[in-house]
Amino acid sequence: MKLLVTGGAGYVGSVVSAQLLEAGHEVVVLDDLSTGHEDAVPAGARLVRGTLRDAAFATLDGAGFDAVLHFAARSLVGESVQKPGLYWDGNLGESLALLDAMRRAGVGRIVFSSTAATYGEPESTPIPETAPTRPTNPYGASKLAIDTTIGEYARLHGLGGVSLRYFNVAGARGEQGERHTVETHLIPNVLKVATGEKESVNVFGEDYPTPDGTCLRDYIHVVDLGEAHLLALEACAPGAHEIFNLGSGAGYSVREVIEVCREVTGHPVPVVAGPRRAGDPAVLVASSDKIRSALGWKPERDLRTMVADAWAFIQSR
Ligand SMILES: NC(=O)c1ccc[n+]([C@@H]2O[C@H](COP(=O)([O-])OP(=O)(O)OC[C@H]3O[C@@H](n4cnc5c(N)ncnc54)[C@H](O)[C@@H]3O)[C@@H](O)[C@H]2O)c1
Ligand SMILES: O=c1ccn([C@@H]2O[C@H](COP(=O)(O)OP(=O)(O)O[C@H]3O[C@H](CO)[C@H](O)[C@H](O)[C@H]3O)[C@@H](O)[C@H]2O)c(=O)[nH]1
Repeated sequence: MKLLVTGGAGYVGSVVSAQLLEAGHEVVVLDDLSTGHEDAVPAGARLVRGTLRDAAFATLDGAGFDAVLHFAARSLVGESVQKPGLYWDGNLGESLALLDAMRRAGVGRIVFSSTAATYGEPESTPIPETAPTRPTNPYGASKLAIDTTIGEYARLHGLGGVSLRYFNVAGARGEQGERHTVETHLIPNVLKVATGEKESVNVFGEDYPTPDGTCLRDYIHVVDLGEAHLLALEACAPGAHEIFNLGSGAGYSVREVIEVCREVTGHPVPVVAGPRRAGDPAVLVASSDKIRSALGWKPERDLRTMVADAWAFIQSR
């Protein structure tokens, strides 16, 4: 297929672009490089530099694209609380421009990067796709609004859409990995301690109702995530919008993650216990039963592999 990958210069988008190329697809990346890196775009993919609003229609129109994989977004939860307009405009507004460009250019399939943040504080875990969606921040709310819009384009305009709700993505694929200028995610921050870039890692809250008092999260390897995108692409059916959670179904505490990082790196990783981070639910664990039974997807790579691959990536740079 000829594919447009928005956000293909970012962490997840660059890994999935490489997997798509390897599977024999043609890949054009559309990215404004606001948080991505030009050299992350894999060899073999063409980069169009621009925003969705400015460049999506011009790129898609008359160019014979079969589908879009839509990763481009702003995704800092804290920033979204401080600057909600930036997230409504940058996520929902930019995505509306993309969907309209697709409709006008006659491109009928989209795979969208949604998030566990659409659920907010869960009533129970593991979280199925049927759980209530009550996002606790503008990031999650803007992503939920995009899911809703894709559903409407499917019903009214015949689009075939799949929203993949990622839980906590981690790991790397060889030379492609996570290098955000503003890094909020746990594993890369712990690994920065192991490289000596940081002295210690903050643990945000040790008084949660969990076995060791720290939050539990469901980590998924970026390569497993990419494989779900390949399956989702084939599964896009005209007029239908499907939502799938992507996680492993297992929860690891912040303390457990730090311990795995210590074992993999051989570094002691000093910890500083701090207050809770606003808006963090105690437990976020996915039920991925729906995608397992509908598309036959299952994650193959465990937490240790995620940390080891992220560590190898950091050391290779
Ligand atoms: N990393 C995670 O743990 C995680 C979890 C849940 C969901 N997600 C979602 O997955 C997607 C990818 O996340 P990531 O960690 O790779 O982020 P990232 O910041 O590394 O990548 C996003 C890319 O999109 C580009 N971009 C942003 N806005 C744009 C715009 N308007 N026009 C063109 N390009 C634009 C950026 O330059 C960047 O290259 C995002 O949609 C994010 O919300 C990520
Ligand atoms: O330096 C740190 C960083 C994180 N944490 C803790 O580690 C856990 C994981 O935090 P991350 O920031 O790595 O991930 P989140 O669970 O906050 O975020 C993930 O889920 C969100 C939805 O809730 C978004 O989708 C986001 O993109 C995705 O990475 C949380 O309990 C957090 O409080 C720390 O203790 N110290």
